[in-house]
Amino acid sequence: MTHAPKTKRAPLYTERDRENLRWLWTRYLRQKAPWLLLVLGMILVQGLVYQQFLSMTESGLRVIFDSGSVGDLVMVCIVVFVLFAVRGLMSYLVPRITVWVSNDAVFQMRRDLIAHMMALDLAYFERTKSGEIIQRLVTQTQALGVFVGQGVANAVRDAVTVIIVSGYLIWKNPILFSTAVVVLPFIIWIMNFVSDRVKITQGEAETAMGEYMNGIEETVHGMRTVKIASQEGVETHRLMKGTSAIRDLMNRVQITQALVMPSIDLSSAFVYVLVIGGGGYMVLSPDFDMDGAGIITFLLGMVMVFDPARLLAMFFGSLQSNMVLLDRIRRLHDVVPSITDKEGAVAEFDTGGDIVLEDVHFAYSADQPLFHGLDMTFRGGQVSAIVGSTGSGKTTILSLLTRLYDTQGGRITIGGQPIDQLTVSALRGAYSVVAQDIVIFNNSIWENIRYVRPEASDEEVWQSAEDAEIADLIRARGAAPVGPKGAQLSGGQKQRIAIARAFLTNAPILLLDEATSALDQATEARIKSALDRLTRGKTTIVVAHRLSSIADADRIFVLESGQLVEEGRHADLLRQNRLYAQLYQAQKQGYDKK
Ligand SMILES: Nc1ncnc2c1ncn2[C@@H]1O[C@H](COP(=O)(O)OP(=O)(O)OP(=O)(O)O)[C@@H](O)[C@H]1O
Repeated sequence: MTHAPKTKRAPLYTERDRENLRWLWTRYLRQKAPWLLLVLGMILVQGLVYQQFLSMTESGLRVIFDSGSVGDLVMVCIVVFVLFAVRGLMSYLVPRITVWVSNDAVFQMRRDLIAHMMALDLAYFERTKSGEIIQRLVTQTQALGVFVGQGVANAVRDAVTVIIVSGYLIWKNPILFSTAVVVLPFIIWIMNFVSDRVKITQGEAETAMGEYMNGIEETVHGMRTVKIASQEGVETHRLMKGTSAIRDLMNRVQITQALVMPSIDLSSAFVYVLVIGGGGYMVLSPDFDMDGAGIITFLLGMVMVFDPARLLAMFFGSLQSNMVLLDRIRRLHDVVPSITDKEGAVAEFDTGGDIVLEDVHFAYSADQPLFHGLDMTFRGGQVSAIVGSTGSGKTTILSLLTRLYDTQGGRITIGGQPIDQLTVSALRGAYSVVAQDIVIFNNSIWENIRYVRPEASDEEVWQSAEDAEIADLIRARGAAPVGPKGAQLSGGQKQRIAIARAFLTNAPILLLDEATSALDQATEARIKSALDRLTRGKTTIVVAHRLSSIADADRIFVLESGQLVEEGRHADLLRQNRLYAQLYQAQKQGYDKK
């Protein structure tokens, strides 16, 4: 069980909380202000009904005690009934409106978060756990919506009841009422104590929940590895640890919140005793203008105040939890994407021009620089290959070309135009990419291919499938979905879907990152001739480990730890007898032995 350090304190209502509330109001609620005003009006009516009820009760009691007129008594009963019927109607209409307002706010909040998430840099997703993102988009927005729609509306109703009924009681008997106020400092102290604790623990609970969700995602996604490595026990333990941490934290939140009720019950008992004792004395004493009907009504009023006051106190406890949720949601909103269209970015450029890296600097993290002054030129319309040992930076070059990351120094140009002065969509639209990590959706193979160009005709999709040698599989499987993340397909089949997508996109620049690594040699040879057709007249950059597959490239670049160590044609590089020649010989021997 994790305990918050004793010194840690979360200040109540920080500047940030105020800003968050302002943000929530201006973005999602202000447009519904007329409806909220209507709700407020109805809540005021509800409060006034209570006040009128007290007043009518006092009159009714006097009728019984004093005049004894049955007719008057019936009249009082009818008015009381009508009053509560009005309150009942309001109790139906208020949640109808507030639930509609809050569900709409949740919808808009999710819509904004989804749009914002799409604009974020790839780097954000590589450092943020997916569980955290899911939590913000699913549970936190929902909980916040319920809080706004029901919690706040009920709290306003309770506050109005407390104010109106207390006002009435003060007007009736200020001395007696002031006895009730004696307990107020104690209640405020308890609420502060509880809110403070809840805020800290709720923050920890949300983090633990995010980690737990992430753990589930990782385990489910990696079930193949889990089973083969017989790690079910380890994974079970990991998830159980996550869920027991949540249990402990939620226990702490709820145990702390549970302090509220008994404290208020005790305070109310104290107040009732004071009111009965003090009020009774006032009735008995000739010095005060107080009768039996007055004291009974006063007690009734106190009962009517205490229940909403108690709920109001509970509300302040949950307010702190919801401040934490609001802050988490807002923080996702505050992440600023860096890879966006610059002002004046253009969409037109010479897609067939040379692609040039000039003095490029780049590091994924400050302590591990990868490129420091890399210069390369990929000739337009030619096939270039990048080779080098694993981790030398080959894939990173493709990521920089497509602006999945931005360079931290130097520049990259296509046809003389710096890529950061192009619109991101125009730049990315110029590439067909077959990447290492192929994303397959749980849909038919056909739909998976069409994903990259939904407007493509059926003939075009079939042609791409034929070119990538996957048409037979489409015919065999029909419209059957391929399982989550393409779980029902082999590595080679997934790769052929990716290649078919590249055929279908048919963009002017082709980036192939280990595009045929998962294929057997016969299939690779068949696809190679189709790929050759595809690359004709296009600028093609191939990343390959299997050097035999790029031997006929127009230019080969050899990378070593982020540095360009050799470049030239296959035959020239072999003649130079340096790193490339060594790698090639090593691979050749490996194949010859097989
Ligand atoms: N998203 C990332 N965040 C942090 N570091 C990364 C990230 N992607 C790659 N790296 C690191 O950057 C270096 C270059 O990686 P890159 O994927 O470009 O190599 P590669 O030459 O394509 O390797 P391989 O042949 O194994 O695919 C490696 O040291 C890798 O660990």
